[in-house]
Amino acid sequence: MKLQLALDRLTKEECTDILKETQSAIDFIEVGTGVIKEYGTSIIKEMKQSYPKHIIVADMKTCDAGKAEAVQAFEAGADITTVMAFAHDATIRDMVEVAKSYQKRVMVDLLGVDSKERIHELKELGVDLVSLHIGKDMQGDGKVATAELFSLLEEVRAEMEVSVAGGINEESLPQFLQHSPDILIVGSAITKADDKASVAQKMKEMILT
Ligand SMILES: O=C(CO)[C@H](O)[C@H](O)COP(=O)(O)O
Repeated sequence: MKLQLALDRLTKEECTDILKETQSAIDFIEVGTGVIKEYGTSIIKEMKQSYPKHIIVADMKTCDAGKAEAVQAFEAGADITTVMAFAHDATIRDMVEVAKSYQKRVMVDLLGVDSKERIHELKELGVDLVSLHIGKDMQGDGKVATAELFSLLEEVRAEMEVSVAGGINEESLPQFLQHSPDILIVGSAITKADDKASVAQKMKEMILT
């Protein structure tokens, strides 16, 4: 299982400082949507130059113009770019094709999806990496029905890699680990912690044991 650190709602300087502290504990670096909106795709390029051995995820959250946005992300050095599951099939198909041509990957963000039918459609479009996502504005009291969340993918689990995101912290982590996701995405629990390095390290150890 891999640990992906989501860099959201942060300045470039904060991203740089946080990565210096946490880089040894994390596998994937997610350049958050807001960070890309603030600084443009040049920040993806800077992250890849600084951390060439890490997988760089550009959280583009594309919903249209898939070909152009996938090219933008991969040309900037992203290893993975994201697209929303509700995007048109053509958008997703184009992004999967572009990713293949760059030998990179597309992660489909399942925010708001509750139909297994859409999951099967994504599989037919060539999608092999999805993200179960409890949105920032949906996190409420932090209590998540993880069994219900993961059940969306029970019929395709053998064919798709699964990541999960949304308010995961040290306390709620064991609940998510029961479902053995391939990638665990953590943002604020690390980026807002006083001792970011030790929280990242602790979470890394928890997912490896
Ligand atoms: O995609 C995201 C927000 O849209 C974040 O990556 C995801 O929510 C993880 O961050 P946090 O742990 O702070 O919720």
